[in-house]
Amino acid sequence: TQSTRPQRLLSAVQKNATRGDPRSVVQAIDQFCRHKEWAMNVGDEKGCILDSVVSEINPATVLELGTYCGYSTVRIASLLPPHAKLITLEFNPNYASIARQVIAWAGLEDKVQLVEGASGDWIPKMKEQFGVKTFDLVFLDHWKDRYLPDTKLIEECGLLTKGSVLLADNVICPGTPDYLEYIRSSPQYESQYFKSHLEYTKVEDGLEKSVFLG
Ligand SMILES: CCNc1ncnc2c1ncn2[C@@H]1O[C@H](/C=C/CNC(=O)c2cc(-c3ccc(F)cc3)cc(O)c2O)[C@@H](O)[C@H]1O
Ligand SMILES: [Mg+2]
Repeated sequence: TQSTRPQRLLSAVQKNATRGDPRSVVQAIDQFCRHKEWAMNVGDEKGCILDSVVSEINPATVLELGTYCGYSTVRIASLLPPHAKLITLEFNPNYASIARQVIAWAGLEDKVQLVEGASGDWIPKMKEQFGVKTFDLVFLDHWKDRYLPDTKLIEECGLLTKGSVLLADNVICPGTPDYLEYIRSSPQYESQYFKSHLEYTKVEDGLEKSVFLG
């Protein structure tokens, strides 16, 4: 049977990256996506912005919405302090399976909890199921029309505290107009746009960083 693109991406990691070396996993995926087959990872250019935001926050708890193949999961988890936890939600079982293997190849299983399921179902269960009080960082990279409803759900579930950061991918391309309008006009957030490019292309895209003011 024909392999899928995520399966070919995983094969590229297993072929070209060193087990236990997250940077080599990130590099193998970027090489594959730049020279073989494009895939919707946050990529190397926006990935550097992601890295700088993570390093600045030094988060103890991170929520990622939309694991896909685990590229940004590996980038974030590789920068976390000991005992920090990253919970990543992925509702496509095929993508979840690939992501688990990518995360394992990077040797980051201990820092990552991949939860197979929909954000709308799992966000309300974060406290009871995972003992999470609040998230220091939320990385939004799932369906673009779900950024706003899920942000409101995260607020309603009391999962943000003063200083919590929302970092959203693709606010220009494909675009998340309702989310941008809401977050930039809300007095509860201080937002900043990091201009960049759509992964592996020259098309404009960027990340929106929003600090919850409590
Ligand atoms: C139902 C909402 N809840 C969800 N809960 C858990 N996982 C979810 C959810 N939604 C989607 N997912 C998963 O997140 C991933 C979806 C990501 C959607 N991303 C994009 O569409 C995207 C698309 C592009 C893009 C840009 C330009 C193009 F020409 C073509 C594509 C670039 C990106 O960086 C993107 O992130 C998948 O793995 C999907 O199974
Ligand atoms: Mg994206």
